[in-house]
Amino acid sequence: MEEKKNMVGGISRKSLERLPMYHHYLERKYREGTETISAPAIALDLQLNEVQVRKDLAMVAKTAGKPKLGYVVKELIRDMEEFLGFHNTNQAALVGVGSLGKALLSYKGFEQYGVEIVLAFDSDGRRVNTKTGGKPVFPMDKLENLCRRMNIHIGIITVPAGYAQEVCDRLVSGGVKAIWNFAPTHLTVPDHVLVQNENMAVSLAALSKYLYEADKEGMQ
Ligand SMILES: NC(=O)c1ccc[n+]([C@@H]2O[C@H](COP(=O)([O-])OP(=O)(O)OC[C@H]3O[C@@H](n4cnc5c(N)ncnc54)[C@H](O)[C@@H]3O)[C@@H](O)[C@H]2O)c1
Repeated sequence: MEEKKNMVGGISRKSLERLPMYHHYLERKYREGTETISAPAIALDLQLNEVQVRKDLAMVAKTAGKPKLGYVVKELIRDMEEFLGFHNTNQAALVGVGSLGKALLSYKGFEQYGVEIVLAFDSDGRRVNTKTGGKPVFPMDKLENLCRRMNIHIGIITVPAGYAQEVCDRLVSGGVKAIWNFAPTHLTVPDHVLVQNENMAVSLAALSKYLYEADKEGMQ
């Protein structure tokens, strides 16, 4: 179980989480006219460990980097997109069309990462049968049926924490295989389902701690 939590598709979550960062960086370098790039240069720019960067890139790249020159940036971007499945668009359903849900539905940038939110659900009658970000919002009694019929593989949970598990169970019944959970609560799922938690409180705690320590140092 612990292993499942730390591994995704055979690679560690930590490595996987670094890949979109490399991708973003490489795209910028390519736009700036960089044609080849070495692992040490990437490590230096992104303030990462060079050995780690080499390992990450070796896992993704189809051709090894050349001595001194490194990788061809365009090829590395392509290999990374293929590895991450950015070209196989997965359709997603979002549940909970409140402040956060509306923002996610209106955001146009997920498609470049292979995720397209195509519909949403909410238990509030005032929100259903409307559109947000051009996506239709359906009542909850349609969830399992519509998710199955539309072959939805990703469920996005943006309901209050107290309702997240029941929503999760219904998404799983509807055939969803991956859950992107924004509710600050632990979700229990069957082994074949992956949960990715987006806990903003954790990120904010890190910022607060950093500022607190910086303040203390400033006072010394
Ligand atoms: N707003 C943020 O910036 C933010 C940030 C981080 C995490 N979150 C988390 O995301 C979740 C949503 O936050 P929010 O601020 O958008 O809340 P919100 O109250 O604005 O929206 C929640 C939505 O969920 C719907 N809902 C409630 N129970 C439901 C159920 N059982 N089935 C279907 N729909 C249901 C409500 O009708 C509402 O539209 C919360 O768990 C919150 O902790 C929010």
